[in-house]
Amino acid sequence: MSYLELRDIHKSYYLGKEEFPVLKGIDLNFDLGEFVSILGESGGGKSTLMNIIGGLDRQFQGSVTVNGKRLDHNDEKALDTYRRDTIGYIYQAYNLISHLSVIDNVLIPLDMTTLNKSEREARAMQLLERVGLKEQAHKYPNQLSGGQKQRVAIARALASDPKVIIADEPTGALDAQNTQEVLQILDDIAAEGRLVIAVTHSQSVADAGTRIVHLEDGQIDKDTKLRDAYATDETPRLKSKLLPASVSYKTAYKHFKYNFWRNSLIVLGTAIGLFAVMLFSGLGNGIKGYINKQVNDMVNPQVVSVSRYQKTSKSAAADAQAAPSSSGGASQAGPSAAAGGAATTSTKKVSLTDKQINKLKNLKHVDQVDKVYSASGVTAKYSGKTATISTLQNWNASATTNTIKYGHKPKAGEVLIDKKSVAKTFSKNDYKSLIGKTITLSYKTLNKDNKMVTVKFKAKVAGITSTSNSMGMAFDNYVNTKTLTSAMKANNVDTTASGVAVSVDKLDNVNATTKKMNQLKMNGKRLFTATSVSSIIGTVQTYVDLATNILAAIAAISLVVSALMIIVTMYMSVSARTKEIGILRALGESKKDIRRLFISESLIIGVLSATLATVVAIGGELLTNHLLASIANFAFVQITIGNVVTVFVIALVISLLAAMLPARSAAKLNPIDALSAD
Ligand SMILES: Nc1ncnc2c1ncn2[C@@H]1O[C@H](COP(=O)(O)OP(=O)(O)OP(=O)(O)O)[C@@H](O)[C@H]1O
Repeated sequence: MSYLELRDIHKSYYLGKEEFPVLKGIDLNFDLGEFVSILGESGGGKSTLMNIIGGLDRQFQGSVTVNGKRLDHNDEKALDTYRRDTIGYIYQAYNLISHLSVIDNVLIPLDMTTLNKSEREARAMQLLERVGLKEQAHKYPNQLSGGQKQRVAIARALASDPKVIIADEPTGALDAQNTQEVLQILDDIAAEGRLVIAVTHSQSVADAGTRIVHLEDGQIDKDTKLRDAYATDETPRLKSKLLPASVSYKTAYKHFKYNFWRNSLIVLGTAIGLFAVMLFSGLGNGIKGYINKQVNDMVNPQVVSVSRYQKTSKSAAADAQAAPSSSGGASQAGPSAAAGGAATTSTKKVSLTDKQINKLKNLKHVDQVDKVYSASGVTAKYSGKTATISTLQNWNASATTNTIKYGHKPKAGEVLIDKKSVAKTFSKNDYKSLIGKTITLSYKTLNKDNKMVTVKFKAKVAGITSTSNSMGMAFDNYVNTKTLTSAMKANNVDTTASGVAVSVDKLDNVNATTKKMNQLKMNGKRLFTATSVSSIIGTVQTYVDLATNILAAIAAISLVVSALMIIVTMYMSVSARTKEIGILRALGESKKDIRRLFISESLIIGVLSATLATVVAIGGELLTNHLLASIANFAFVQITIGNVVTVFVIALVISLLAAMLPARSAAKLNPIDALSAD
C-alpha cells in the first residue's frame, strides 16, 4: 500500500454545456521519501491534478486515498483538515501575503498547530534559518528577491510539518542558481521522509527528483524511476488544530494597520455619527436634569397639589399653571402660587370639606395634608417704606426650604420675605438686618358677607428667600399659616381652603399616589384634581426626550452612511485580498476562519470609531459645560455610562451588519479561483 493513491481520476471543465475533458483516468501511487516530478505539455492538466491531490478541488471523479483512508470530497471540513494536516504548497508565483512580514507568513500554518507561542516562533525562525533567511524575518515580501520569496514559501510550506509537499512550478520564476538551491532544498525535504510532488516543464528540473511522471493527453504515458526513494522513519509529527479566533483578530488588526490611512478615514466618518448621537443624548440628559433642579429648588417635589375636581373648569393643571392674578383680593387656593387668582376670577370657589381632606389623609403613603391660602396684592410696610407682595402664601408642605437664603421657615407670628422685591425695597444694602424686625402686612378681600375688608396683621421677619428664578416663577413670600388664618378670621373672611398640599412619604410614591387621589370618589363622583410637580416635570421631560431623540435619530442617519462606507470598504478589501483568501484556504483555513477575518476587521473599525466618538464627545461635554458655565452653574451636557455603552453597541451592530455580506462572499470564494486571482 502506497502513502498516496489516485484511482481512475477523471476531470472535465465545462463551458456552458460543452465538456472539456482534462484528466482522463489517472492511476498513480506515491510513497513517502519520493521526489516526484510531473512533466507534461502546457495545458495538459498538471495543475488540475495537483489541486485534486492537494484537496482544493472537489469536482472530479475517482478516488484519492491517503495513508489507507479515502478522502471524502463532499466533506469540506475534512478537506480543510487534510490540507492543514498533510499538505504544504509551494507556488511558482510564491503567493506570500504581502501585508504580513516574512515571519508572520511562516507563522500562518503554525497557528494551526498545537505548539505554544514561543515554540511556534522558534520553529518559524528555525525554518527561516534553514532556507537562509533568518536575517530577513521582519521584512515584508516586497522587500525580498524572487529566490528569497520562494524560500519563504518553502519555509511556510514546511511549517506545519506536512507529509506531502506540492510544488507547482517551484523554479519557474527563478534563475539557474536559485533553481539549483531550491531543488536541493526539495530533495532534502524528500530525504526527511516526506513526499514531494513537483510540477515542471523543465527536463533538467525533473531530473533532480527520484521519479518522473509524464502526462500526455490527460493520461500518464510514462512513469520513470530515477533513483530509490528515501527511507522513511516514524518520527512523531506536529499535531494540527483549528485556527484559534484570536489569530483572525490579530491578522485583521495587522491588515487594518497595513491600510492605516484608508481605515482611519472610515473610522473618522463613523465616529462623527456616533459622536453626534452621544452628544445629543448627553444634552438631553443635561436639559432634563436642569429642569428637574430648577423646579425642585422652588417647589417640594414630594408634594401633590389637590383641589376639588370641577367639570366646568378646563383643567386643574391649567388652573395651577395660570399666571398670577394682579388684581387684589385674597383667596384660598391650590398650593401653586398662581392658583388663587385664577380661582377667584374664573370659577366659583369650591372649598374642600374636612371629610374630604380626611379621605386624602387616610391614603397610603400620605404623610401630611396642609391647607393652602394665598393672598394677592399684599402691601408690606416697614419703617415708612412700602413694598408690594404680589402673592403671599401660607408656609405649607409644598414650600421648600431650598428657597430660604437666610433665616428659617416662619413660625407663629413670622413671615418670610423675598430678597429682590421686598427685602431690598426696605433696606437696599443691609437687607439681612431685617431678620427679626416686625413688618406690617395688609390686603383687601371679600369677607363671608361679600363685603370688601382689609386684612391687616404684623409679622416678624423669619428669613429672606431668593430663588434663581431662571424659570420665571413668582417670588417666594410666606407667612405662618396660623398668623394668616387668625387675621382672616378676625375680619370674618372664610378660612376653608379650596386647595391642599399633600406630602407623600417618598419621591418614588408620588406618581402612584397622585393617580390614586385623582381616582378617589364620593357617591360615584370624582372628588379631586391632583397635580404633582413631578407630573409637570414628566410632561416637560417627555418633550425634551422627544426633541433629543429626534436629533439623535437625525444623527443616526449618518450612521447608515457609515455602514455603507464599511460595506464598500469590506467589499474592496475582499476583492483586493482574493488571492490571500485562496492562500489561506490552501493552508487549511476554513470558510468560517475567512468569514471571521473580515468580520473582525470591521469590528475593529467599529470599536475604534466608538472609542474616538466617546473621547471627542467627552471633550465636547467638558468644553460645552465650561462655555455655558457663565449662563448657569450646571452641567448642560451629561453623557452617562449608558450613553457610552449604547454608542458602543450601535457601533458593533453596524460594523457587524456591514461586514456580513462581504465576509460571506469572501468565505464562499472557490479556493482555486481565488488562488488564480491577479
Ligand atoms: N477553471 C477553469 N475553467 C475552464 N478551464 C480550465 C480551468 N482551469 C484550467 N482549465 C483548462 O484545463 C486545462 C488544464 O489546465 P492546467 O492548468 O491544469 O494545465 P497545466 O498542465 O498545469 O498547464 P501549465 O503547464 O501551462 O501550467 C487547460 O486547457 C486549461 O485551459
